Amino acid sequence: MGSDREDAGSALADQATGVEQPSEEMREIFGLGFPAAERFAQMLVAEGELRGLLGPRELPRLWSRHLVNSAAVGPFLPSRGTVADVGSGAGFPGIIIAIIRPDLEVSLIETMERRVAWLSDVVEELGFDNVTIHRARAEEVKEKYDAVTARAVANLSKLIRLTAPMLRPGASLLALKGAKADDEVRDAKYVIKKMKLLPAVIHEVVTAGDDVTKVVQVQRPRR
Ligand SMILES: C[S@@+](CC[C@H](N)C(=O)[O-])C[C@H]1O[C@@H](n2cnc3c(N)ncnc32)[C@H](O)[C@@H]1O
Repeated sequence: MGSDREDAGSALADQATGVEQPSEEMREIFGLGFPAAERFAQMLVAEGELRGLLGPRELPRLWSRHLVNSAAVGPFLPSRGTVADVGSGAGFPGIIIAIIRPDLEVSLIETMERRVAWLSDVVEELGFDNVTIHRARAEEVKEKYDAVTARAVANLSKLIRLTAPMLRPGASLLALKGAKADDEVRDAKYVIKKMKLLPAVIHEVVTAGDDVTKVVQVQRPRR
């Protein structure tokens, strides 16, 4: 991949391996959690492709597109309590939340056995004591949480149907979305109303450099 910048704000890719290296700004985003984030990135580089978690095209943008993008939910997480990440896959954003907010209890909800095995390996390697992994479909989960997160699992309407039963009063669904966020919010108006949730709010978060990530927040009223 050489040393080209993939996009504004991404760090330089390593000349020999083509793997994106974190910039100073990215290190600061993770703060004290940076060594854990770096170890997670190393695991993904070593095994991600082999275990069917990431395509080779993702390595030159591993930090900007995946680790830093996932950290964009940070400002909207509850001040304490429990968070469920639905469809964690390779660990986004659930593992990143566990790294940046070790004070929260994080549940990773993933249906695919092979991905559950990967998540278990990550949790063991990083020594988390605040993470529980559930091999389940979101629709089977009976528990309620203070927040539910998801990235690249389903369109917003479907995601709301899947996760609304998991939201305590006052809790929010935080969905990491790309350029289609506005369209998805418009399409989800009916389901939001039907499920008696508050209107969606789109937060535009500047992550690293000029990269902007959209976090869609859909909250259950407090009472
Ligand atoms: C495209 S991957 C995205 C993974 C990760 N969130 C990310 O952004 O890299 C979607 C993941 O959601 C899981 N998934 C899909 N539907 C699900 C459901 N109803 N309940 C739990 N997991 C689900 C899939 O097994 C897969 O691992």
